[in-house]
Amino acid sequence: MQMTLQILSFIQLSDSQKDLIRKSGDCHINCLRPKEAAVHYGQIDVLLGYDAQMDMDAFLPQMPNLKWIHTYSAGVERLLANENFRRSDILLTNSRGIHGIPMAEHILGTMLSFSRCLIEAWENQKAHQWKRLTAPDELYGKTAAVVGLGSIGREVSKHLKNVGMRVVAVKRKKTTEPFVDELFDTEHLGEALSKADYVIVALPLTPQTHQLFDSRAFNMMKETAFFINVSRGDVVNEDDLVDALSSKRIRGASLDVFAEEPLPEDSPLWDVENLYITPHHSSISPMYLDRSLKIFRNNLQIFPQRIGMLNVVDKMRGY
Ligand SMILES: NC(=O)C1=CN([C@@H]2O[C@H](COP(=O)(O)OP(=O)(O)OC[C@H]3O[C@@H](n4cnc5c(N)ncnc54)[C@H](O)[C@@H]3O)[C@@H](O)[C@H]2O)C=CC1
Ligand SMILES: O=C(O)C(=O)[C@H](O)COP(=O)(O)O
Repeated sequence: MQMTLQILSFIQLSDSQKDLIRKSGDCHINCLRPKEAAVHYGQIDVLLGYDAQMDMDAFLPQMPNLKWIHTYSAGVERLLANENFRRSDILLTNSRGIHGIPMAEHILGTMLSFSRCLIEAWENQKAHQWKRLTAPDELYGKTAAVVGLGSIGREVSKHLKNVGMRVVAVKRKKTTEPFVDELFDTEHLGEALSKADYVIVALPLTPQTHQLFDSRAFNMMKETAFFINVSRGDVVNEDDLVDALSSKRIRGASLDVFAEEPLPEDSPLWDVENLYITPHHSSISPMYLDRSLKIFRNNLQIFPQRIGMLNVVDKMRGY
């Protein structure tokens, strides 16, 4: 006999969101913060979202019935850093696939602000200065290298093709990609970087991608290149990036993610010339939660059979 699944969400869901979930499977949903939820841990079958501050070694033994975690994020490296969780048979699904639209718009907006000198113009406005800049340029005809061609990388490529850019991409396996002009495997990352006016990183953080962007990578880029990281801070060696910008080895960079978040008030990154910072906001959108819950609801319908579920993370591979 099938049992009613006990679902715990660490964030508040609206009544209509809860109703939709209940229509997708026989379940009971509790929305509680970790502290208030502790008394229920023993009964929980499914965790919807998780708290990055949670000590998994202390938490897992309190949830002996836990069978499935669905994360609202795509990046799951913090969960997978816990060896006991990685080796457990708890199913992990993520929200890969929901971030493409806001993040492609964020990246395109960043590139246009830089290329069209909008940042400088708005700084001049604050000083009531009417300066007609001569530097505004076009993205049209320029080359972008997209490193990591998953759901974000593909949507970014589509947006960049739409403004007339040439797109080269770095990917582990060769596939046919409608919005990519030239595909490089990871062995040829340097070749792709050397062609690019804009480098966009959309990789998961894994042992293979940890600090992939170091001085060696920055040295392969054009002196006029602009570097954008929206993936995870640890994909970049931040000291090497500061050196590359300070020595004018590359022209500019934009970071949405950092090795330490929130970025400490005294971090030297705040003041680096030509470095543009956003506080991990590239994926924020009013559509975020509903898009993630749609994946969850789809999976809840088929969870009893566990066949064909979307976004199942390969816990050993890391994404
Ligand atoms: N700034 C933000 O708010 C957000 C950041 N992210 C980050 O972006 C990452 C990517 O997200 P999605 O595109 O949704 O994930 P995804 O899983 O759809 O795409 C990741 C792609 O990277 C490829 N990949 C993995 N290792 C690689 C390597 N060594 N070399 C080249 N390609 C490699 C995979 O094959 C896959 O195609 C997430 O893992 C997360 O860390 C995701 C969403 C929001
Ligand atoms: O999906 C991800 O990966 C992200 O980085 C999110 O957009 C933000 O997720 P949290 O890091 O706030 O869980």
